[in-house]
Amino acid sequence: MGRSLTSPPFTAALIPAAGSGTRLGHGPKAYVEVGGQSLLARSVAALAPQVDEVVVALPQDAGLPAVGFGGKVRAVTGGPTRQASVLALLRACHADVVLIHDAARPFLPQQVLRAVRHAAAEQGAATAALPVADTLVRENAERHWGQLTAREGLWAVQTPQGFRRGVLLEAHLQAERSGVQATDDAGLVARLGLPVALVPGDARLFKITTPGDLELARALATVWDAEDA
Ligand SMILES: Nc1ccn([C@@H]2O[C@H](COP(=O)(O)OP(=O)(O)OP(=O)(O)O)[C@@H](O)[C@H]2O)c(=O)n1
Ligand SMILES: C[C@](O)(CO)[C@H](O)COP(=O)(O)O
Repeated sequence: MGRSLTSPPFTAALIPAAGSGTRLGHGPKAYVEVGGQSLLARSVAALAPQVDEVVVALPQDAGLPAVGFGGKVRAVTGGPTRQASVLALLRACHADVVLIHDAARPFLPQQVLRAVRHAAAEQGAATAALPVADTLVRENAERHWGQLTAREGLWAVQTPQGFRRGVLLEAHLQAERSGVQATDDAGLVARLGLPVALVPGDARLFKITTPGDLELARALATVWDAEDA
């Protein structure tokens, strides 16, 4: 049976997990374990119950590790950049709404996920983000203090990011045609002149990038898993 006009939009979670984890130095990050579970398994566990399907972009020749959720989760091969991996994911799915979430952000609070999903379905594009709390300065040629940057109105962008699939695919295809590389998907959509809603994220949604982040994640996992239980 097809979906009726009143059915909720078919929603897919797309997880770019094809990075090599160079800055962390433990091999592909998605497979690194925190509190006995891989980063990928934690992201899948947060997303899978809330969506119709989960598609994961993995490094070439890599197998999908045990992440649970049976036939709801499938894998595609990612590309040489995060942007290429997300485009591969978009081409492999036909959902109405897509939620893009980095495997490298394993602690995803459910209320952030719900808020991004809602804003994306209503407004076409939305991202989790946190207002910047630190003083910001641009370095000078000697990598010393250069120019102070006002932090008012600045947000640090996180994932999940939610979009109508057609909007995000168009943004990626235009970027590909123009040779544009962006650090995230919301930036590509904003480049088309479309509005992107900023949804309050969460400090626990930090991206595991460096060995220090991994240490923090291992400490947080104990508290997170106890609350989840
Ligand atoms: N070619 C790539 C590069 C990155 N990613 C994914 O994009 C997310 C954010 O990327 P990042 O934290 O930079 O991961 P890595 O590219 O693995 O890290 P590094 O730059 O240190 O190698 C991660 O979930 C990563 O797996 C991806 O799917 N494909
Ligand atoms: C998508 C992202 O996580 C939003 O902050 C970020 O831009 C990814 O950057 P990376 O250099 O690929 O880790």
